[in-house]
Amino acid sequence: MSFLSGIFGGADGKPSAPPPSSVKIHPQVDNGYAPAQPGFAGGTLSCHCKSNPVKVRISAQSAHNHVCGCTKCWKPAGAVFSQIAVVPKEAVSVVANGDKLQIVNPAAPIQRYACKDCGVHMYGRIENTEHPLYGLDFIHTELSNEDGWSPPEFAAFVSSIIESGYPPAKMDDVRARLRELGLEPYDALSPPIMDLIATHTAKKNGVLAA
Ligand SMILES: N[C@@H](CCC(=O)N[C@@H](CSCO)C(=O)NCC(=O)O)C(=O)O
Ligand SMILES: [Zn+2]
Ligand SMILES: [Zn+2]
Repeated sequence: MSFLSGIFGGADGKPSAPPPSSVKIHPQVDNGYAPAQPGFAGGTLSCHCKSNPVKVRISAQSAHNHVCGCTKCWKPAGAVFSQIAVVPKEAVSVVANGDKLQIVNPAAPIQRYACKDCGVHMYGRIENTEHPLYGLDFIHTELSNEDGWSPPEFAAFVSSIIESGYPPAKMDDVRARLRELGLEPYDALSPPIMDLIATHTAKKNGVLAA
């Protein structure tokens, strides 16, 4: 993907890179990121294997793209955050070397299908039909060569990077850098997604307000 930023406008109106920083988040956002391309309708994700890569075709634009600090989502080597988005599960199909996929943790709410050889997570699926996000698969758009995916919109589970060994004393710097990159930091998912989840629970419990 190119790194022309949707949020950093130069004096001449052309996109420019964000100010450099020693705080690294993820290679797809550290130098800015491109806006979504209108009409973009998906692409093909490939794992990192040099031979016989797993390929997954996504036939939809991504939604709710975000960087995630949790310990469960796949991160490229050296990255502090993952970058992850959702698409309808019907838009996901394994098109090559699917025999190399295995579920990382069958007990987790999101069953992440990873390549046995390189460890890259190709998609995460929710099988529990009662789960608030059932029907959505989790994908890493950076695994595609196509430009046009929806850009990251926020940072989720920021405090969780401490669980992976990030120094707690540097969290103010991380949150400041995320804001500088236009990625509002949250310690759960974004407010609209948290509202969606709570609405689902209220409905299930019969207490949803009109
Ligand atoms: N502190 C924990 C948080 C893990 C967590 O709850 N992750 C979320 C978001 S992943 C996509 O943004 C989640 O829904 N997890 C469900 C699952 O992983 O199956 C940690 O860091 O581990
Ligand atoms: Zn692989
Ligand atoms: Zn996560």
